[in-house]
Formats: sequence, C-alpha cells, structure tokens
Amino acid sequence: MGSFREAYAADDSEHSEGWDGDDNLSEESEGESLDLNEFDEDGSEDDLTWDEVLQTEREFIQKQHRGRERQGGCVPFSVAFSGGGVRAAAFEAGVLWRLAQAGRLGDVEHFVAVSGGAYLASAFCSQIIAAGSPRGQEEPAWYLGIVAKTICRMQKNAGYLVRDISKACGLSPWHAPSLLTVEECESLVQEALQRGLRPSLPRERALDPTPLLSALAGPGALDRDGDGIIDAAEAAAAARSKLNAPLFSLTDARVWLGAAGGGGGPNISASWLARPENAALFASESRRVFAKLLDHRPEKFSRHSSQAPLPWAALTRAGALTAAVPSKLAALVQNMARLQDASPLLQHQHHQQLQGEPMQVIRYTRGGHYAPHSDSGWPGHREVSLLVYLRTPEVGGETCFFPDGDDGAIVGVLQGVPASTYFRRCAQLLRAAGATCVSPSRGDALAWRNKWRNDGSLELPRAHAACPVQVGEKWVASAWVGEPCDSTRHICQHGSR
Ligand SMILES: O=C(O)CCC(=O)C(=O)O
Ligand SMILES: [Fe+2]
Repeated sequence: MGSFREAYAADDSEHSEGWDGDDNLSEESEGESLDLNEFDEDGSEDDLTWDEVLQTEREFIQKQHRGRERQGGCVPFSVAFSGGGVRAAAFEAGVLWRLAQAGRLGDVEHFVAVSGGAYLASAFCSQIIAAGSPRGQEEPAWYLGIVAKTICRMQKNAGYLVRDISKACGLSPWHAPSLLTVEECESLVQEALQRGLRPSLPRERALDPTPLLSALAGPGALDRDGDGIIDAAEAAAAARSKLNAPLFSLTDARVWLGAAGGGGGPNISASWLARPENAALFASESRRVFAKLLDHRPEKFSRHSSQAPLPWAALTRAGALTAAVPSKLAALVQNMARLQDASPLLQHQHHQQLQGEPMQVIRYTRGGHYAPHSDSGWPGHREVSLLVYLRTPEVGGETCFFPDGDDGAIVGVLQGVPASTYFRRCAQLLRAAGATCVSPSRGDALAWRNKWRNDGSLELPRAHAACPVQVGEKWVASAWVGEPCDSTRHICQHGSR
C-alpha cells in the first residue's frame, strides 16, 4: 500500500467530507478551509511539535519498510511534481498513468508538488480519499482506476490540453478487433442454426411500428391475462419484452423464466419475483421506465431479428470449437473494467456474472434492425453488454451508440423520418446527431457499460441501435455481465447463479 495514501486517509480523513464527487470542492468545504490563526504561534499544549510530527512520520515509514521487506516488495521511492501551469499538470498526468501501468504507485513513499503540479496532485489525492482502500491483489488495478478518474477530471476541466491516455473518459464502447476467430464465429452460427434460428422478418413488416404500438400502448400492456394483477411471470415478461427487446415473444419469455429453475438463471429469479411486494415493485419500476421510453419515441420499441439463446455449457462442452469464447469475453470485460472503472467486483467476478444468462445469437436478414434501446432494464440488471459480429452484411447493420446522456438529439433527428429513409440512411442520420457507429467486421467485439443516474432513474443507459441490414445478412452474438446485488439498490438480481 502506498504510504502517502495511508497517510492521507489516516490523518486527513475529515477533509474528504468536502469532496462532492464532482469537479469542485463544495462551497461548504471551501468555507471550512484551514484557518492559520487557529494555531498558537508558539504551539499550544494540544498541538504536536515539529519533532513529534517528524518522529511519527519516521515511525510510519519504518513500519512501511518492514512490511515491504517482509513481502519482498519493490524499492520505495518518492515523486516530486514541479510547477508550470496546466502544461506541467498535463505532463504529470502522463507520468502518473505510466507509474500506475507499471504497478509502482503503491511504492511511492512521499509525494510532493508545487503550483501546476499541485493541481494534479491534489485531484489525485482527493480521488484516493474518496475511493477508500484497495484490497491486496487489487492494488495495481485500483491505482489505475484512480489515475484514470483523475485524468478524466482534468480532461473535463482543461479540455484538449489533456489527452485521455487512459481511454477511460466518456465510457466509450470498447472495440476489440478480431476477438474471435473465423472458426469460433462460424461455430456459434452453427450452434444457433441447430437450435432452429430462422431468418428475421421481411423488410416491409420489419419497419412498420403499428402492430407494436397497438400491442404495447394499451392499458393491459403489462397485465397480459387481464386479471388486474401483474403476477411474477407477467412482470418478468414485461421487463424483458417491453423494456429491452419489445418483440421478445412469450415463448422467449418462458425460456427466460424457465432458466430460473436451474442452469444459469436469469437476473431476477422467479422465487424473488414470486414475493408479491417484489413483483409489485418490479412492475411499477417497469411501468415507469416503459412510460418514459414510450414518451421519447414509440418506434424505438421495434426490433426485427431472430434470436437463439446458447447455453454456456453447450459452448464449453468437450471438443467444442467455441471453448475459448467465455474466457475471451471475460478478459475483454476485465480489460475494460480495469481502465474504465476498476470496480473490484467487475474485475474479478465477471466470469461468473457473464454466465448468469445465456449468450444470444441474433440474425438479421434484409431490413432486420434493432431500434434505439438500452440493454439494461433497471438498476442492478446488466452492468456490461458484449457484442461480437459473427457474419457481416454487405451494406448496413452498423451498431450506433448515442452520445452520453443526450438521447434528445437522436430523438430530434429521427422524428418524422419515414421508414424507407431510416432503412437507407440510418447510420448517416445517427452520426449526424452525434452517435458513434461501428461497422460490423467478423470476429470484432464491442463491450460497453450500461449506466444509471445516481438516483437510479433511467437515462437510456448507453442507448444504441442496430441499423437496418440493407444487403446480405448480419449475425451477432450478445452476452451480458449481470450487476451483482447491492443493498443500496431497490431492485437487484437474486438469481441462483
Ligand atoms: O446487432 C447489433 O448491432 C446490436 C444488438 C443489440 O443491441 C442487442 O443485442 O442488444
Ligand atoms: Fe442492445
């Protein structure tokens, strides 16, 4: 553990109360800045003398040295950041990042800074205080996360003067070229074909939102059997079919619910949902989210593709060409988590969380698309989404991600656009509204984190769309890393993982 981190955390912990998690210290904390007049010039009986301070510091460092020697740790060293305005801070951000990448930040004994260097040093220390402490093995990744956050904060404040070398700002989708081999892609396609995956709907039906709207907008949308009660199955089916995949069939919903009984398990278990208070909560959340989505753009509820769930066990059975797929996906999540979040849970439990629900192979024939949507239906649902292109269309089929927290621009640009225009110019339209579009390329993978507002409300987290396939066929595999249950969230998974 870095001694400066401990020293800050131990001695200055009360200062962290002024940290508001945003770019500025709160007004309150500014008002509470250190008042030098409070100190007696000759030092009152209650104050530490310089000798005592030095002695305490020496003992602390000796203790650290002994601990380090016992663990066979690296040679400790100190870091000094010079001044030079924001340019110095920008340069030193790079130094911090390299030290974090080399796993050496934990060996820093003293960290001193002046002027421009202190912009960075103080931001870095604030992040450390706010983050608490890492546990053993997690230390290098923990420091990477802290430095990434520091860099993002600087980039936000200093703009182009600071380059985002951490690639962590803005939560961009992570693009991993050639993650799967051609053989692995084809094996997934064959597995899905064996499970009866058919071509998706023809174009004319695919782009017509009318049947969807009539099916969804009625008051009985959640109460499927019309008995006035939204039971567990209805709530689950509604969450799945209305919030995430609006054309998800009842059969699919049954498969999903059925998985609760064994093998993998869904994000929310049937037993959890069976408790009336949970089902009611779930249904009301679903209604709220659904209403909000519907307000934005009803057509977004359309999805035209065919899906086949692939159980993980089938992929990893002896001799399967797809045996390496789960670890490749897990490693992708881990890399992204290290640099974007460094949340220990996401970094270390992703393998298990990944297999919480089956992978899904999706097939889009001409006109097949997935209108703007979010993969995560509620807080505590899917933390990360993964997508691998298995077969690429000749034209169309781009995956477009909307700008963070700004789906308004997208809604505006799509308003009144006829289906035929959307079919031909989807990526062009979405790019013009600020979206980032990725063209399918066989074996390439994308990963992104689904984010929620702090208060748990929906922000169309990482809203994205699959543009219509114009020529050829597009096949993808989708997988999700479930968010672990967290007692501060009122809806979270209770699945039998
Ligand atoms: O096919 C694509 O490009 C996106 C698929 C997707 O968004 C999903 O499966 O949730
Ligand atoms: Fe999606």
